[in-house]
Amino acid sequence: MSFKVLVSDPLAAEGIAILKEFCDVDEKADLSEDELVRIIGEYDALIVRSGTQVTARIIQAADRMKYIGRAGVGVDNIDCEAATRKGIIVSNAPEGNTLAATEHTIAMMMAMARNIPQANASLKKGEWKRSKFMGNEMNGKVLGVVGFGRIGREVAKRAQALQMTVIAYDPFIPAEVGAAMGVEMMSVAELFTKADVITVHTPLIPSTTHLVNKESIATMKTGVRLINCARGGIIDEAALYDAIVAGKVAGAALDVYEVEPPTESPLLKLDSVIVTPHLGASTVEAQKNVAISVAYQCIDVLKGGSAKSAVNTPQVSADVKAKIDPYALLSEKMGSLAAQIADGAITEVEFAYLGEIADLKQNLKYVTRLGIKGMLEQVLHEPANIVNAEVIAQGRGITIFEKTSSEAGDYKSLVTLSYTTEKGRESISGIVTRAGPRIIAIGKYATDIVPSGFVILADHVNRPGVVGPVGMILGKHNVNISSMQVGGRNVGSESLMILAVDDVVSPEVMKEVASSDGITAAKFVRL
Ligand SMILES: NC(=O)c1ccc[n+]([C@@H]2O[C@H](COP(=O)([O-])OP(=O)(O)OC[C@H]3O[C@@H](n4cnc5c(N)ncnc54)[C@H](O)[C@@H]3O)[C@@H](O)[C@H]2O)c1
Ligand SMILES: O=C(O)[C@H](O)COP(=O)(O)O
Repeated sequence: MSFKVLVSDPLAAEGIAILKEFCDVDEKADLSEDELVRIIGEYDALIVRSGTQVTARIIQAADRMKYIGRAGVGVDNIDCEAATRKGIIVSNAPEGNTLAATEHTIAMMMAMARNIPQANASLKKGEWKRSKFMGNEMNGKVLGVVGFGRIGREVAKRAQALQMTVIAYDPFIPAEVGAAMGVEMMSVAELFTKADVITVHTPLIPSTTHLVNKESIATMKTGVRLINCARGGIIDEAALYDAIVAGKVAGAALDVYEVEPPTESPLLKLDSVIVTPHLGASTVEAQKNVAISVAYQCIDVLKGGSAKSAVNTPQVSADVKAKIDPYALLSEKMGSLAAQIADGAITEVEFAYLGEIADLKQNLKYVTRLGIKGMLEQVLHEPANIVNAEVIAQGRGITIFEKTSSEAGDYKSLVTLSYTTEKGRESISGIVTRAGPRIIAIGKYATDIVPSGFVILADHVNRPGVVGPVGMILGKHNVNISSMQVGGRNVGSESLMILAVDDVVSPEVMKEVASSDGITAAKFVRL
């Protein structure tokens, strides 16, 4: 069966061509939410730009969907939480349109400074009003950049080439990054008081919504100019309108709006406001870049892989992928084992990464997520995957902890998964050897289990005559034992028998094993 992809906003032909080599592609723009809800169930992937609102309703109906691709940066038109709950990977193309948006910002700044749109319209009307369109030079002016990410930094470089002094605010970027570029980083309050022109380049998130508002505009220089080529809503449009009418703000250059299209906005009626219809990313080059990027990511996901710019799965840096993959497998198997041997519902899980593995830091989130996935797969009907495992676990009241330490005792690296049920806390430990992952401890017992295939774990009293009858029972039922370990220290002590078997063992046979003399509990697990 071939995969079906819906492209619901205009996507560059280069991206469509790549998709068509691997899937059936339908290009259908301007669909309503109802239309999308009706047809979305047929598709394995959806590719959008900012035009399609991918709502929870649409996602809910997307039963085959594995991937939603955003051919651009902002994923605010996609209900990522709903996609995550449904296990759908969402990714974007974060770098493809950086320069397009940067150049648009500089173009808007210069156009605003020299009244180019207004002068253009006037001359085309047959007027010749040279004195009406007196402008300002940007040379020597102070540009305040709010949000010093990809676009903010590129804007800064170009403004410096125009001989502007650039200052910036970004709470997540160290001051040294700015200093290395000759940009002074400061608080947003200070930036607002110092800048002649302010340009915003943040995502629209709670901390940036109406970051530029009535109160902050009041602290700015009279005659300040504002630019928004990022997201509508970072600047409070009502406050901007009032401040322009009051003469506090000299002008604004807007590419994005609180409501798009902004046909009802009074800002469109003001001469000193210049506008474009969300064109920041609209260059041939940028559209080609983002289309190619999401097309390849889409194919990677449909082939069962991951998306390199996924926004709702933990990211693993390319340089550690080969190292981390065996630990991810180990974690998945340990999670699966924990769910199969736990007595009662698991309420808490802790993943402890000890020794060298602890150095992999944020990459470990991926290992943890797979551990949770392994655990949930044993108890859920709905599919758990790398995307939704954590939210499903949280929804089931499972608290997840991660711990790292450089100390791993006799091992270079050791992973311990501890889980809590109403009966108490138990743990499973594993390592990665040259031959692959091994489970080296279950609770108090030392083990050496290759985590794959079928295993019987039988708690028993370590005394003569216990192991043999278990072998007899399995033999009687045609179950072949491929390997066996018994972990117990002294005669008469509690011990764990680990039997790797070639086939699934039925519950009836397991009951027989469990009631065999000396066996106190027995579980069949699939790893
Ligand atoms: N107009 C367009 O067509 C167009 C095109 C591309 C991107 N964009 C938008 O431009 C914006 C920037 O894109 P980017 O690629 O540079 O993103 P980015 O993630 O590289 O940069 C965003 C920066 O904002 C910073 N930030 C987050 N919260 C902040 C806060 N409260 N105060 C100050 N800074 C904060 C982050 O630390 C980050 O450095 C996004 O909103 C994106 O959607 C618009
Ligand atoms: O976030 C983005 O990438 C921009 O807003 C561009 O949006 P577009 O792809 O719809 O032009």
